[in-house]
Amino acid sequence: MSALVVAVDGPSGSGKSSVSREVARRLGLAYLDTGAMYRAATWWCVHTGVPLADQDAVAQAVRDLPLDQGVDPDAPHVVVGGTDVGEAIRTTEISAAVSAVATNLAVRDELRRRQRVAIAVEAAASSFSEGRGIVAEGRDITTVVAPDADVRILLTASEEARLARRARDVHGSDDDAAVEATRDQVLRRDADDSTVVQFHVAADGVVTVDSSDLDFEQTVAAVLQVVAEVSGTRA
Ligand SMILES: Nc1ncnc2c1ncn2[C@@H]1O[C@H](COP(=O)(O)OP(=O)(O)O)[C@@H](O)[C@H]1O
Ligand SMILES: Nc1ccn([C@H]2C[C@H](O)[C@@H](COP(=O)(O)OP(=O)(O)O)O2)c(=O)n1
Repeated sequence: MSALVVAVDGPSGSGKSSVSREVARRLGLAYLDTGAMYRAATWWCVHTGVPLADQDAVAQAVRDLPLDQGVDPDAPHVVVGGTDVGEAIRTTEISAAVSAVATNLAVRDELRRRQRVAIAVEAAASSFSEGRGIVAEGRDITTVVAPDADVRILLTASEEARLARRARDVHGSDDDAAVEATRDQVLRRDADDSTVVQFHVAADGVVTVDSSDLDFEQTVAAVLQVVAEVSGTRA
């Protein structure tokens, strides 16, 4: 059987990362978190003192980014210049800054190039465990990075559900104060990111899974069902 490439896009808090990782695990596929790449690039610029407003300097720093990212869904490590940044890239500081880097078009060119390489390696069925393919998730995987993926899914959820999930993640609560404190991280960032890439509406051939009224397990099951239906019909 040839390798399977599954592309998943969606807004912040839709469940892309957690659901894609679990789907990869269950199918024995590799897992690529492209958001982690934009976060790692942002961390590197902050860490090395590159001003985020200086587009050319940021682009150059990202072209030289010494990034080592794992694709094992059980241990998806992110290492930059020898430092494990798995936790550092999830801080509020990086979440607040990442759109400035992700909206830099030269940065997108470089990271998309690296993403295509990572996907091609797995699609060639040459490396990860059983070597059967990859689930790659982000904002532009279904449309720009891997428009030819076997399965393309847009994972959505209502604003309310996304804010509550992120509030529980970051503040351990989804009361009003926690939701308010999360608003910038979710809605302002999505608005900024939407200026360079479209991830709110499914492109032609992309299947929408709305997780607003589904729990985590149900969402994983819904995505697995789409994968089975669509990949079952591929040539
Ligand atoms: N369908 C769901 N129902 C409830 N919580 C969910 C669901 N999907 C994901 N989550 C939780 O919501 C949070 C955000 O999910 P995450 O995968 O980080 O989203 P994204 O990558 O789209 O920003 C995580 O704590 C995750 O466990
Ligand atoms: N393919 C991608 C993936 C992420 N990004 C941007 C958009 C986000 O603001 C950051 C971080 O993405 P990430 O998926 O980690 O963000 P969330 O966890 O969904 O809030 O990177 C992008 O522009 N293109």
